[in-house]
Amino acid sequence: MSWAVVPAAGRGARFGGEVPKQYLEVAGEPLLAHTLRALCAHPGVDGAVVVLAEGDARWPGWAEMAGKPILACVGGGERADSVLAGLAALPESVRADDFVLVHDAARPNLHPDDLTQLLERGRGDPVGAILAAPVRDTLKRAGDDAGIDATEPRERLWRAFTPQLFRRLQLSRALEAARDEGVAVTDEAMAMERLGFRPLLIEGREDNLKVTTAADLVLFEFLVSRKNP
Ligand SMILES: Nc1ccn([C@@H]2O[C@H](COP(=O)(O)OP(=O)(O)OP(=O)(O)O)[C@@H](O)[C@H]2O)c(=O)n1
Ligand SMILES: C[C@](O)(CO)[C@H](O)COP(=O)(O)O
Repeated sequence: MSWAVVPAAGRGARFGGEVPKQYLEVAGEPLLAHTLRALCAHPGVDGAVVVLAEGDARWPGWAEMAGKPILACVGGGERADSVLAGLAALPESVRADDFVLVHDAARPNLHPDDLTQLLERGRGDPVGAILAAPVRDTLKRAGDDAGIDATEPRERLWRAFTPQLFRRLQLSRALEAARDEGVAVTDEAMAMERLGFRPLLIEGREDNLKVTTAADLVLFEFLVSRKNP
């Protein structure tokens, strides 16, 4: 079993609007509820630490979700700062070498089969693993104008998703090293890669979307409607 750290301290600048996207409602519940339930309903998850923005007045204060304990702490200015805060807020029962999941609050459509694969195969890896999907589109590098500067080779390029699964202390140290060296990491794997580790890529479903813009929310609403016709 593993605990999860759920970074939910973002402001949703790309989405826009007053309400941070993790609190926008779909099917009568905030995105964050969908995300936490997708994690906590899985038998391989012990509970979750939700990382909130300073002064978050919208946090409903859930103490449990799907029968699993929910803790909360305050995050930081960048996603990596929030993940570090969440790792520090895990219960003392989570040992230094225990595997921990990190999963974006903004990814509400995590499928249980993907989580099963990540936990089963990731725990068998000496370093850890992430859910991801191979790039299937042609990639263009944009110039300063709207023109195309180049087509980038896409062989062996993957899009990283979350959850990402790493050992608690090793991940904390990797994130601290990146922070101390002034390197902005956009996911946990990047912090591990910087130290020479090669986390395992596990192909996950393309519908494990990150709600970043309004169009993503419409897609998630459709996906939920298909689950609950
Ligand atoms: N300082 C931050 C920034 C982001 N996140 C979380 O990290 C996840 C992925 O980040 P992103 O999709 O970029 O969310 P926002 O930062 O809110 O979006 P934006 O960049 O458009 O402001 C989200 O669940 C977000 O809440 C966080 O916990 N702490
Ligand atoms: C962690 C992540 O979801 C993996 O793709 C992504 O890096 C988050 O990026 P964001 O700009 O913080 O949403």
